[in-house]
Amino acid sequence: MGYGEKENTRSSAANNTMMEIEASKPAGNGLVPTGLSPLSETLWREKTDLEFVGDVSARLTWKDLTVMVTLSNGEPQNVLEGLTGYAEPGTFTALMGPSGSGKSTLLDALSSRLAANAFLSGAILINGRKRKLSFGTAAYVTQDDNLIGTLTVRETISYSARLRLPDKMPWSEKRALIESTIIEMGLQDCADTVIGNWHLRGISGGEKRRVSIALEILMRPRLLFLDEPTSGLDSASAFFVTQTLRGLSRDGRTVIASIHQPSSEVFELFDQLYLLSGGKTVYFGQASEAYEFFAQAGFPCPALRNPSDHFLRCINSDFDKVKATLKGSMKLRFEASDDPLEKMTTAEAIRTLIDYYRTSQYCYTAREKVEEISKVKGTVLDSGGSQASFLMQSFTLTKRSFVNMSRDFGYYWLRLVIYIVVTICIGTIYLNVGTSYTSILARGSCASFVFGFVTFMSIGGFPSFVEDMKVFQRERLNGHYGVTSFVISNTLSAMPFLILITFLAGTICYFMVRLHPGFEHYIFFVLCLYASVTVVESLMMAIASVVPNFLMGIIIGAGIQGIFMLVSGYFRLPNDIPKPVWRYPMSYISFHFWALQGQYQNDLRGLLFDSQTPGFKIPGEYILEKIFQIDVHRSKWIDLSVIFSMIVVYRIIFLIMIKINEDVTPWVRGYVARRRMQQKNVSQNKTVAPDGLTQSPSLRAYVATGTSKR
Ligand SMILES: Nc1ncnc2c1ncn2[C@@H]1O[C@H](COP(=O)(O)OP(=O)(O)OP(=O)(O)O)[C@@H](O)[C@H]1O
Repeated sequence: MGYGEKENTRSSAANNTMMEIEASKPAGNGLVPTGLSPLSETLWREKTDLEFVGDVSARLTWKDLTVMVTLSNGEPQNVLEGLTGYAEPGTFTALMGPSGSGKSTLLDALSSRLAANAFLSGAILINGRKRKLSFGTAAYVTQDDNLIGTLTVRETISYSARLRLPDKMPWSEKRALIESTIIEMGLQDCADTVIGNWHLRGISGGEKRRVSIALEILMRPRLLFLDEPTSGLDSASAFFVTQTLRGLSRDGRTVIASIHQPSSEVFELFDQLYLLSGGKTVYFGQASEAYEFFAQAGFPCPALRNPSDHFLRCINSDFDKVKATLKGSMKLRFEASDDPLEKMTTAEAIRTLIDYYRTSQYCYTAREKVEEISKVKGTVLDSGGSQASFLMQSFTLTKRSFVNMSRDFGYYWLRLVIYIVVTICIGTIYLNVGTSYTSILARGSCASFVFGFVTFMSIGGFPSFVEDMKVFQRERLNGHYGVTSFVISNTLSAMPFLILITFLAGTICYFMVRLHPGFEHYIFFVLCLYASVTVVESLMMAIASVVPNFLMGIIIGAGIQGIFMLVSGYFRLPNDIPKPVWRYPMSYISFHFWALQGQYQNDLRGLLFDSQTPGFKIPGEYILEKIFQIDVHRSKWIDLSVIFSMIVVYRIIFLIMIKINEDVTPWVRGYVARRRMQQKNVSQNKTVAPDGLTQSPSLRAYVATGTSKR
């Protein structure tokens, strides 16, 4: 399998874009990590499959870019309209605009992450070429900092380095790269502090942002997208982050970030400014010239006002609503002011600015520059995702997950305590259950409680697992590793904890209740408990892949287990369970059913119980067959192996669900959305192309006659 064909992420979005990745040759510009030995540098270049003969910089252009989304009622809506711009290596481009103006959508479009219901038209070129962008080629820092709370900053970056850097690169060199990244992001002071989670005080919000950025710049991506990297930071942290991004761009990278309400110091750090309002370009050009542009358009920035505040004030139509609300009380002030914005609505100001920009020298220059850059063609770049082997990825993920589980009190330790407490309670209630006539029912209910409720408690790990899934999704989208490595690592890392919990709890219960004596019976009981708890974990994992919300996940998981318990053969005897649906197939799908079948045999077979007739003993086999309606011809070990195979099945379901979510669902949703839009447009006598965009009238006949041809 070639480097580019690795199990790299392809998100929903990739299906909708026409993007191509590409790089031109020539001149090293900081994309190869600095400080590597000649061997490592050669390895790096070999593994990345790039021709580092020279320039590997990314020149990004977008021309007449339009993004249309279909809303839930089937209505199409333009989110971006005819945007044209470019981003060059060595520059830092800031996207600014009011909330909802389309900044994130533009970043998503450029990085091939558009939602499935979004359709893109126009041309996005990297180094003059079109091709589908696979994740990992460009790094994307999202708004949320999904990090593992129990790891320190240094550990977080180290694990990420091991997950992605080539196996053959010596550790000393990986460490040098990690340390240089820590220094680059100014994280030295908090390098050994934990990130922090709900019960662990960790680094600040600004530091978390910097860690998220550090993780993406570790591989020295040629293109770096950031969605609001400074949101929620104080002015000093925002300045630091922006300064760092500017520094990164100076290494030859192309950096594009959306920024909300920057301070004047931060604004001065931008090279290029892309101002958006309602999905349209208000201004694109050098940030330093925006002041002049607004003045020329008739909206000069008043003295003593922060220019970026002024620009956003001019293009935020929400001010119209604010003005309308305040109209009565603020009337005098509005009338007395010389500010043009007080004499017209913001909607009018936006229209004026957009029209002015379209006919201005700025727009003309931008279009000329886009044409010029687009003409320079380079070689096609492969994905820049992980360069580590599958084994290295699986090993590193297992280790990282194990460390996290061992440090997070809420993951397994809390459950261990609860399990011990609950099993001591069970042991006390069924203490030395014996072989009296009433113990028959007691043994049955004890097994039912252990395999019903005690395994049910495993659901408590779901919130921690949802957090893991968030980290997984972020890393997966950036091409850090594949789904299979994640599933293997999660299974292996959880194993020691589950063994510890179930063996401790099982041992307490077994010896206090004094279930069937004998080592084989003891081992079966704890193995059955282990298998059942692991099935619940695997089931919850499969649920998390479909329902990422932890409250919904817990409710669904609890509901499924409740149904499983009902058909386990305890609450209704197996032969009495209604045959269609509940007996076949539900009881056979329920792991509780197999656990009880196995444990009843394990506990009762070979024992003699008192009867109500003095001197007459009831053999365990009779009870199994006649009272509990157990199939005594099937070995209890077969029951156990069915539970173990359920673990494998649920893990495979998890893997398939993720693959479906990534590959099939977006395609289906996109297809359905396109169909709905086509139907809507046909009914309105308009024609829509397969990419969802209205085409020229000459094509109307095609759709009207039912053909899908463009
Ligand atoms: N997939 C989608 N489906 C429906 N509407 C969408 C979709 N993507 C974006 N939009 C809409 O497009 C508009 C622009 O959204 P976007 O998130 O790009 O804005 P933004 O400028 O990044 O906002 P903010 O600064 O608040 O994050 C919003 O009104 C949003 O609701």
